[in-house]
Amino acid sequence: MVFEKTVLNKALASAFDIPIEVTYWDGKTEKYGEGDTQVRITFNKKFSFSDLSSMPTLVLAEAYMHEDIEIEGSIQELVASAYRKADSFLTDQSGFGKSMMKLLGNHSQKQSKEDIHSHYDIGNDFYNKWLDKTMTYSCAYFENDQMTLEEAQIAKVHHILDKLDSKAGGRLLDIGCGWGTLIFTAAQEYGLQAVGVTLSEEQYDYVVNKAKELGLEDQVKVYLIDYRDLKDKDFDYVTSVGMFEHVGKENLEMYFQKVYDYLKPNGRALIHGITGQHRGAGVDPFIEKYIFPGGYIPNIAENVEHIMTAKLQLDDLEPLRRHYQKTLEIWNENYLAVFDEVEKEMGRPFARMWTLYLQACAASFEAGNIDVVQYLLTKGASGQGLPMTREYMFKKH
Ligand SMILES: C[S@@+](CC[C@H](N)C(=O)[O-])C[C@H]1O[C@@H](n2cnc3c(N)ncnc32)[C@H](O)[C@@H]1O
Repeated sequence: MVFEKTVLNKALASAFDIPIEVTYWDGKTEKYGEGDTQVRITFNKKFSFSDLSSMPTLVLAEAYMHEDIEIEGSIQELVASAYRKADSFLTDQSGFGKSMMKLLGNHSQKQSKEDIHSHYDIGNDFYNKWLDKTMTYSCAYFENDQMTLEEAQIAKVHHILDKLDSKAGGRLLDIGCGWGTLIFTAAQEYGLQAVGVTLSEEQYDYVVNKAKELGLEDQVKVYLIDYRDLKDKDFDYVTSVGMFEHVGKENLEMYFQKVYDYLKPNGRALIHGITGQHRGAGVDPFIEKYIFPGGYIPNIAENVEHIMTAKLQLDDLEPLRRHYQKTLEIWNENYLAVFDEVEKEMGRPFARMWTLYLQACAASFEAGNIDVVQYLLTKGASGQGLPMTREYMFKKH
């Protein structure tokens, strides 16, 4: 059934809390909301009602990728505006519920490897174009407004390692080490023996080469394995940054159990990742299909439940929502500066998809329906061996 213009017209009138203008496929333009138009949307074709109402973000994202929709103005502002409206039809993903069910049971080692390969092995060159020099692919930590992204990524790594109150000579495991900045910093500046695991071949090769280049082969080891298969244990410290989003709902309990198992008694962990707000959890269908297959965003309560089941003690919890919004805004700016290059190499739909992803995520943090949280955990009595107050976490570097 064709989505009648009048129905769409009515739905769009209440979908956003900013003034927008929409040009329909018949060439007619409507204005919604009072004041100066902030965003202009052009529909180049008609949409089926059933598609749009069951998975609006997926249908609209695909339409954007293939230029069936054009957006003039900030996509981030448009999406954040829809997220702020509780009754917007654009944020009703209830039709996705059924298809979610089939996703939940599939995080075997083999499937995880394929999922990670599809995202991270797009190529180091691609990420190198728009990440900062440290190739860190997680939320940065902006201690002040003047910090560059690179400085804020390094500040984040320091913040994590400082929170652990690590002592030189200790052993650290980084689960999901990415391109290795945390393990290199742990070795160089904190005197730790650092082990990283990643499922991405591109990241693994990069870390091996960089360890050689930096003369850190004795202090830094990296394994190309699933974190569940690591044989080494008795670590003083475990870190894991931007990783639990990949493990899947059914494996979250095991993930925190593994953190416990890899630690020595009285060892500490710092786990950093994205959480859903208002008990929301899950994954957006567009993100699931095109960006992070197999991804699942738990809410804070779910994580804390698993932390308790694993008998880890929660020492500290810090939400960093605004920091991730800012990180994503800078990534998108960097990305737009190389858009033409990406388009040439990967094609126009891919190039458009990636800016849509970065802006939609920034919007989601902006509107507060997702957050990013650091959990400081101890395998033993809470606070064991830590200073009595939080002041120690804020060192000057
Ligand atoms: C978002 S990236 C974060 C990388 C890095 N921690 C950072 O902050 O830049 C997620 C990382 O988790 C790794 N990963 C995901 N699932 C994994 C698994 N099952 N076993 C090992 N590593 C995994 C990926 O290979 C990638 O290195």
